[in-house]
Amino acid sequence: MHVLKTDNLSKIYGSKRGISHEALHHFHLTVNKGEFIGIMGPSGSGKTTLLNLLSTIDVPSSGKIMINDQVVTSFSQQKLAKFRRKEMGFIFQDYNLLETLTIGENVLLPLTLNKVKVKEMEKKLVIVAKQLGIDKLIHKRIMEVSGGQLQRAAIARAIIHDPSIIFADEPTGNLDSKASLQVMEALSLLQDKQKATTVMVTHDPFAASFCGRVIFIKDGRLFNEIHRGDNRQSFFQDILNVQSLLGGDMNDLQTVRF
Ligand SMILES: Nc1ncnc2c1ncn2[C@@H]1O[C@H](COP(=O)(O)OP(=O)(O)OP(=O)(O)O)[C@@H](O)[C@H]1O
Repeated sequence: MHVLKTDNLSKIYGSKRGISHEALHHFHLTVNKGEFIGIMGPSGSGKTTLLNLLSTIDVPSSGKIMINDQVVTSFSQQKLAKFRRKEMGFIFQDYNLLETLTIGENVLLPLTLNKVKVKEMEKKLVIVAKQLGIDKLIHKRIMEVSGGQLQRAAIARAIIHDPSIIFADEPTGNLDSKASLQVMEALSLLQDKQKATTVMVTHDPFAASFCGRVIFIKDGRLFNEIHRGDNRQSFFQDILNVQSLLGGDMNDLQTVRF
């Protein structure tokens, strides 16, 4: 059963000088329930554009997106805002946690916004904090904990309202290798144990090797798609192989873009 499906998705950015740029070209993607899918590709290939469209932050130039069989691309702004709050969880590179709140209050935000009863919120917080290994940190402030702990708090916030789909944008981008490992193990566990559905954009082959499937984009089109077998190490190697086929340095941000 699929959670998300796109049909002929295209995005053309206009420019001030009247030159338009097609960042995404008739893109088709289906994400099944319980899938953990990675999106990779060189800088400027259209990854962020795709993620912004799928998460309804931006609107396509043509084509449609269905989430839970609902055509979200035809929703009003108001309906979309509500849909996002209930059905989506977000994880960002820079965590996006509020400094004025404690870790626990940050994690609870989606439930606060959805007006869930206090008793129920407290119960949920205990469960997800334990699950992400941040149960000792819920009364701490943002400044008092490490990057890896902040990202695990952000994951807790992304899942506390049981969303249909989680979008992660470079979740390991600011983390050292030990913290990256913890964050990726936490995300894989969600998928294994709770059948969470996650779409993750990443430059990091190590992070991508935790996915069940990785799609590679080049110039706004699907370049390749690979599936993981039982062995994460060999999937990591497969990812590196496709990256070398793609050519150039995947992290070579400036030279590709300009
Ligand atoms: N708001 C915008 N207006 C005009 N062009 C844009 C805009 N956003 C992105 N682009 C262009 O669209 C293309 C795809 O950009 P996008 O940010 O989706 O790539 P990306 O794969 O996420 O890159 P990176 O890995 O560097 O984040 C690039 O050529 C970019 O310059």
